[in-house]
Amino acid sequence: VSKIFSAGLDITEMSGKSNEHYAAFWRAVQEMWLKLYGSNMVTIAAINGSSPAGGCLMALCCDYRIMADNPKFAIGLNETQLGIVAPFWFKDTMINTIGNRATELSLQLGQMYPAPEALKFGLVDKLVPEDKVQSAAAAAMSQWLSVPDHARQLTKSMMRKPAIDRLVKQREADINNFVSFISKDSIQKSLQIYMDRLKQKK
Ligand SMILES: CCCCC/C=C\CCCC/C=C/C(=O)SCCNC(=O)CCNC(=O)[C@H](O)C(C)(C)COP(=O)(O)OP(=O)(O)OC[C@H]1O[C@@H](n2cnc3c(N)ncnc32)[C@H](O)[C@@H]1OP(=O)(O)O
Repeated sequence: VSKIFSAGLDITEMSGKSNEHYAAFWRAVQEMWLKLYGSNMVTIAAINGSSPAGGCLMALCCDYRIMADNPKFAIGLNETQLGIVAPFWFKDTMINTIGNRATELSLQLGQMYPAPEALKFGLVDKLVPEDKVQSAAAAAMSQWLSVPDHARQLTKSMMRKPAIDRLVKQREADINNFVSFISKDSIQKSLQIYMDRLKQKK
């Protein structure tokens, strides 16, 4: 979709559903992260628009991020703005990209960074004009693919394995945490208010 890289997780999947539904949904989200963050392939994010929360997470899972140079497009883990909390593995992915202090600021404030600020923060690696995002991503891909694969893969795994192992070990507990958190009346109310606000802004 033009102007949106990803709107993040589908909020309708996290509201007004059964606990079984929430558990299956969260397992699928975990699976997406484990596959993408743990992939031994080269992954380049061509960020052609806004990228809140789960959308930012997907971009952060990639090896390199190229974003359209338009201050109207913003990226960040904005969960607190919805009244929800970025899980520890979202937090770990961000720390591994921009460091501890910048992550703490970002997460507590639920900050969305317009493209130029995202570059300053190290949340993205490069800005290019909107119509050059795909070609810049293809050029970056060629550069990354020119590195001997086994050496690049082992290096990637060395950097990411501790975060991945942490989720793998705590997977069921993380699902239980998510279900008990998201099914709380107060959290459901926050999500409803956020969705109503999204619709009103039209
Ligand atoms: C301590 C223990 C912790 C345990 C864990 C607990 C909690 C788990 C945390 C879960 C992590 C969550 C991650 C997420 O990704 S949450 C989703 C975050 N996403 C957003 O905040 C995006 C909100 N949307 C926007 O900002 C904008 O819609 C936009 C993506 C920038 C696009 O803007 P625009 O082009 O102006 O379109 P509209 O705003 O008009 O939206 C079009 C319709 O799409 C609906 N919409 C938008 N985003 C979502 C979404 N994420 N999910 C579901 N639906 C969405 C929007 O309401 C409009 O619908 P309508 O046409 O029916 O009115």
